[in-house]
Amino acid sequence: MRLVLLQLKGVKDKTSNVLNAVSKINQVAQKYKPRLVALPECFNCPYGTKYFRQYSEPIPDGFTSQELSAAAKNHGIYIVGGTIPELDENGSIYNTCTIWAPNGNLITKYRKMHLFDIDVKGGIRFRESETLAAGSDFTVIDIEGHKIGIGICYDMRFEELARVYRNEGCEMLIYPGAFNMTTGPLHWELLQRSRANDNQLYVVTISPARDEEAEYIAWGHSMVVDPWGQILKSASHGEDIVVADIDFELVKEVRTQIPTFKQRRLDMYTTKRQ
Ligand SMILES: O=C(O)CCC(=O)C(=O)O
Repeated sequence: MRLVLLQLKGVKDKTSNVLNAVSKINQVAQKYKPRLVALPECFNCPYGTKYFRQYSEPIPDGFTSQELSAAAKNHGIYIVGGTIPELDENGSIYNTCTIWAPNGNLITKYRKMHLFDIDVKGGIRFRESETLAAGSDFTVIDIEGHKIGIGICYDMRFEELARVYRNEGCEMLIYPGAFNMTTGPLHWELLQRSRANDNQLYVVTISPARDEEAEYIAWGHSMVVDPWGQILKSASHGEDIVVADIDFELVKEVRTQIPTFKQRRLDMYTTKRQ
């Protein structure tokens, strides 16, 4: 299965961001003939709590959804539509990933489950919970018999979510994500290789391109990690694309050769304090 990841640079204009994404989808769809194209976290909006409501829109009736649906249909491809601020009917806003089928239908959506609230001294303070609500549903899609679990950025830090997906039979996890200049160098690659190694599956991340002028400077380095925990492909930090051919046989290989999921001592791990 061929994937293309688009590491896009955003601006403070939703229409431009969406049209830029669609134009890049058109280019790579023709050039690389992928089965799936994936976009970054918050690709239609600057990443900042003060922007989320202004840029938010309903799914699937909003402009961004309509454009992604048309692009998926035009090229007969799956699109993992990064994330956008979703306005739901009660007025809450979620950080949401939409997933589009080759016929243009919305397969499903995933709302970020773990909100990014951190305060690293001398580094970064961010509180998504100032304006966003957290989702409470797992999202697994099936592409040609291969199950793929969806998470978003900070979700990557929670091994439990990845474990649930592995137990559901996933062979790949896709996380649109925008780490930053503090946590990117520390944890971006580490977390992906950890989740891939723990759960013996592919981990795919799609970051926005780094923009030194932005209020939130994304780390970049979108990547694909294989089930052995090795980096299969990786982007630089600027605008870039990653093209990766996925061999799902590798998942079976690793799981057979290092059968940790048959060896777990589930009888031993219960702790009194969670
Ligand atoms: O976990 C991190 O360090 C970054 C997370 C993040 O930027 C996000 O969840 O959007």
